[in-house]
Amino acid sequence: MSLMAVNDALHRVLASAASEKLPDTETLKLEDALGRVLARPLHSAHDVPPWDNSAMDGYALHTEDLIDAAQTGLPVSQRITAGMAPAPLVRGTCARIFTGAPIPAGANAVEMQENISVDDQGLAHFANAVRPGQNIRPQGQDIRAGNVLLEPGIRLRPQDLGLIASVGMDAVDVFKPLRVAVLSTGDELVEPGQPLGPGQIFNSNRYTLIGCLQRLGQQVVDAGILEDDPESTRTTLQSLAGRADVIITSGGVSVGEADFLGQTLREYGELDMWKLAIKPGKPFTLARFSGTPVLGLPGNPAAVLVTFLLLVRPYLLRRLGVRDVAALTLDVAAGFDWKRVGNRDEYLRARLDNGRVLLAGNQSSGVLSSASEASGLVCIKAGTTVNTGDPLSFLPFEGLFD
Ligand SMILES: Nc1nc2c(c(=O)[nH]1)N[C@H]1C(S)=C(S)[C@@H](COP(=O)(O)OP(=O)(O)OC[C@H]3O[C@@H](n4cnc5c(N)ncnc54)[C@H](O)[C@@H]3O)O[C@H]1N2
Ligand code: MOO
Repeated sequence: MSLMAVNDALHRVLASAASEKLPDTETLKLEDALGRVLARPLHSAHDVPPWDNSAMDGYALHTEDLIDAAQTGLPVSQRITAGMAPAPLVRGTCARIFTGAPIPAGANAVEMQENISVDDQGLAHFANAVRPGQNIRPQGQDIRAGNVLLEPGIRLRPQDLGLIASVGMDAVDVFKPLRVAVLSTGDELVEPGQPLGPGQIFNSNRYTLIGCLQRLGQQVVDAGILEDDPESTRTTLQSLAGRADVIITSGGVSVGEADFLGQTLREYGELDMWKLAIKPGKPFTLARFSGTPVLGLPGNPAAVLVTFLLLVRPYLLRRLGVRDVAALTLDVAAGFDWKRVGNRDEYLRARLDNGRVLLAGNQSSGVLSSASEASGLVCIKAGTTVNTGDPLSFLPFEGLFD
């Protein structure tokens, strides 16, 4: 069986996600909406700023009045602070004004106070010529009433919340998080904190996966450990299918006799794809059980991390209607040689060092310490080798976890 290229797999995963119904929406107060996906377009009911205002602490004037008063100075007729409603400017005078305060009717410029001296008679002398419009932030400079403020399908960042608040809205409609079941398979697994018996290992994948899901703001349905047994595999998947929007499993998707997860999906579910040209992560499986999508990740801890970040993350984001699901990729120069030609795209745990990418420790798919040492992944394409200085794509973890 030939292996599916990673890019083709990603397209398939995204198409599968897009074919699902979007989650229900909920209305959240702005302070609770960080990271959530906007469900509807937002329009502004107001101009921002709502009126012309001063960009500087200084003096508001009509520039024509300065032509005559260049030598004599202008009397200061009022003082306008932010939050006030000013009187119209008396022509032939200027107004003391502060940053953010409304420009009085009749004024057409503000000069900053550093360029002005006020004499004993209270007359303001302007050191420089002032041009019309100077230091005025016009009404609607930021946002025009009626315009689209934000499109749906974006994840709200702090500056987006600020933007929404700036037009006076205190709540937004967002999609509810997905209920994501996390199931670890394998008779050898024991939860941390328990004693380790012969042949047993601690369940680390559960924590990697729950952490990834928490970073994405999804609701975890923790399904614990599933024993290597075909009957339990069927009944567990059946029960999870009824209470999760998607099931993520680790282990049991390779070709071994005890790999019951994959066997069950192939026999009793609908298999969409299996076996990719990716290392680690080859037996990644996309299927459906009792109508619920299942993303079956290979059990090796590094394969879990890599396939989650490259395939599950975009899948979940697309299920939530996020339009831009691509991870941040940096073009960097290799700080290492790689002579082994592989038949799968290899995602190595790596870190940046002075603008070059270096490999982080042991790259076996069973090794997690190198993932902790790493700050991202670097891709070596199937069929290629790398010499120091060659251009490579580096994917920082920060871009992959969010
Ligand atoms: N004959 C073949 N054998 C294997 C192939 C193959 O093509 N032919 N592929 C290998 C590749 S590549 C991978 S990746 C693994 C994936 O196998 P499974 O998905 O079936 O995973 P398991 O066998 O259940 O576990 C693999 C490995 O990971 C450990 N593991 C499992 N779950 C956890 C967990 N929750 N926490 C920590 N560690 C876990 C498990 O003990 C195994 O060591 O198959 C290769 N074999
Ligand atoms: O590719 Mo497996 O994915 O060697 O760990």
